[in-house]
Amino acid sequence: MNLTLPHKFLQTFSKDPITTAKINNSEFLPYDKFNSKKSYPDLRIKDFNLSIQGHKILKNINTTIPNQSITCIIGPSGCGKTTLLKSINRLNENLPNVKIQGDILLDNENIYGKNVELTHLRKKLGLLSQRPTPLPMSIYENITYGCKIHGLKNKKKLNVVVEYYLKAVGLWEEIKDRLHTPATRLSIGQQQRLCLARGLAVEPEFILGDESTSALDPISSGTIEQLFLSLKEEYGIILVTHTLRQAKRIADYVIFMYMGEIIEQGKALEIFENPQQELTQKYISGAFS
Ligand SMILES: Nc1ncnc2c1ncn2[C@@H]1O[C@H](COP(=O)(O)OP(=O)(O)OP(=O)(O)O)[C@@H](O)[C@H]1O
Repeated sequence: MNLTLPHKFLQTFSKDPITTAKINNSEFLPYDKFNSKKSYPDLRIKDFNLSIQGHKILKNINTTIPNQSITCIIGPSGCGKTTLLKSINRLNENLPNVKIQGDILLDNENIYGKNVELTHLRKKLGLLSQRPTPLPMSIYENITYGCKIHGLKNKKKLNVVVEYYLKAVGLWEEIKDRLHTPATRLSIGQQQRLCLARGLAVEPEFILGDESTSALDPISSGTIEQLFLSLKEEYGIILVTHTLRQAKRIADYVIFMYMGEIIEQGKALEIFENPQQELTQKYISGAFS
């Protein structure tokens, strides 16, 4: 049975005839959703505040982050970039004396809603940390771990998923002969690409990157940047970055933060070339960092 591939992503990465044939064959389809139209929900943050021990860390954050684009969160050290990113993945709520107010909406559902299951939420919002965090298991198991949690058990389908996403991050040719060796034996750059593949394998809506290239050598960092540029066809990408040059290279949208507040946000070209706020102008011109 021939199926029309709904995702540009699939079309982009399924150039290999064997993979394409496998994916076009329903027996091998990793997920039912490969056979349905993918939606691209925006992420909306409304009146969001976070304080720790009475200390206001995020103040009245309001923004809409579009899907199918790269949004970079920039600002000086300590301004709340990482706290905001972690809030999107509900990673702050168990900190001692934390108080959170406001809504973060994905698919019109408040991710802080009472009935939201964290496993389900984190499937939609994949986090790529600063340093690669491979699980202490094989390369193959790193990719299949999340899929199994989300109910994919069929070995043939898992094989397709592993090959497919390792190809998507450009790792397949490098490591296809050692899929069952420990992931920790990969180079740091390879580990980061593996972690990206692991996140993609559960088909998130957004990829959240916290300085995801800062621990990498320039070549690996460039590879990850290129991947983000390809992946934005199919995912929303939100990146915290210290590197203005990186934001200029890849951002479609920019959020500039200072002392827990959003000072200015908008299209990257406009923010970089014609910032409206004095603080933004100073930060972008390098007057402070
Ligand atoms: N667990 C915590 N307990 C207390 N204060 C915290 C905690 N986590 C973050 N903060 C404080 O919140 C503020 C924002 O920190 P955050 O890490 O979000 O900033 P950032 O902009 O990502 O900084 P950097 O660029 O240096 O990584 C800082 O003043 C930090 O000290």
